[in-house]
Amino acid sequence: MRKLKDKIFEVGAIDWDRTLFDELVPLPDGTSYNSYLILGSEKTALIDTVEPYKKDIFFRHIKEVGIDRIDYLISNHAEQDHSGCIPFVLEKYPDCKVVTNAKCKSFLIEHLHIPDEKFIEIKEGDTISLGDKTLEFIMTPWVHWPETMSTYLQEDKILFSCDFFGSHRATSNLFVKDEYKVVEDAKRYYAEIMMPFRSHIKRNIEKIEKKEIDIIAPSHGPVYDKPSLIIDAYKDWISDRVENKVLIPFVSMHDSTEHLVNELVERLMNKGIEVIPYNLTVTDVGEFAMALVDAGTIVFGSPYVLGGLHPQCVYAAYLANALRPKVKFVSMIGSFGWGGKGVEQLKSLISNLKAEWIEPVMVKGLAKEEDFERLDNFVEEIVKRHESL
Ligand SMILES: Cc1cc2nc3c(=O)[nH]c(=O)nc-3n(C[C@H](O)[C@H](O)[C@H](O)COP(=O)(O)O)c2cc1C
Repeated sequence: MRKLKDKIFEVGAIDWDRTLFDELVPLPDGTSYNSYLILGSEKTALIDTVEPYKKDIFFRHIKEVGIDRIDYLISNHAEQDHSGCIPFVLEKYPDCKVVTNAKCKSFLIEHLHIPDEKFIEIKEGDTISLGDKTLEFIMTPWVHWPETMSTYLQEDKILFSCDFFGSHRATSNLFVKDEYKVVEDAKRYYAEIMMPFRSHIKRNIEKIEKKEIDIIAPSHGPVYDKPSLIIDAYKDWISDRVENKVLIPFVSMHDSTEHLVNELVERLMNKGIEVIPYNLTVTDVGEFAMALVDAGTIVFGSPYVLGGLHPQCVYAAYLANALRPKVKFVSMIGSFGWGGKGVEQLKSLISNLKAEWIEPVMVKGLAKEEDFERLDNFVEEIVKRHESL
């Protein structure tokens, strides 16, 4: 159990060993499921819970606080890493009520089979009194799901923001210690699950900024005692600004595409453009997602395989399309033996991206002198377009 402030405790669980989230994103540094217990003069409230497989340590932490009742369980978000232990809390504390909005309530009924009579339904701006402490509910949809909300503890000026502003890291430090590291973690987290919802995030930030906030306590990763650190970082990520940076997610079976990629990397570097190649057979997709947050250009690299793109490139294109980064330019380079429809396939895979298309450089077999001339022109085109950034 970790003390956040007088009468406010973090009772969740640190997951030191978890290596994958959503069966999709690698967790190089583990994660935590934060749950907060607030002791008011009259009532006690718990904000969110933990992954069900962490229930023993969660209940141990609650016991360490030394309470004999929980009156309200605030559910900010129905996803199981936060809601999964609600049924166990209700079993242990039968008088406890689950406090949440109508949409989250319906999700919890569907996902966890929590009975209707266990809920107190609230809406935007409603409050619940714990005696000397007051909880106010702020709807913050799409950070992460449509039902997600934040809870503001008025007297202590703490925003319990759930996934909003969260980061994946297992650490015993309750508060941010290494600012650079936490912002990097949070950027990766934003990229993986929030990036497609930039306009919603903008509205949510405007909403929470109307409150005076001393502390932001998210449901994953460290607590911010300097809220501007993460709010300013989010404002930059959701802005239209992109960097003079080119990402090259690529795959190559017999090195012909890789040779072209290496030549492209050298040429872009010589022009002073930041460039990051991602060999898709070994790439951590979280790293790629994070770089998408502010990249100016993506150049996909793929050979033709069975008439189209290599499946690893299909995956990268699908992912980039789903994450909807604010990238401004997109293209492709690669090698082929006789012909195929890889370029057309790529175009159809990235239809969500509002990016200008740059004419690709596809070469037959291993690149020759005239192919490198085309590559030079390709680089000039990128340089020219990046001047407008
Ligand atoms: C399994 C397999 C399927 C292929 N299918 C095609 C194809 O449909 N069209 C084509 O033009 N080349 C095809 N090729 C040839 C490769 O695209 C060509 O050898 C290319 O130069 C490989 O580039 P890389 O060295 O970057 O992997 C295929 C090669 C392999 C191994």
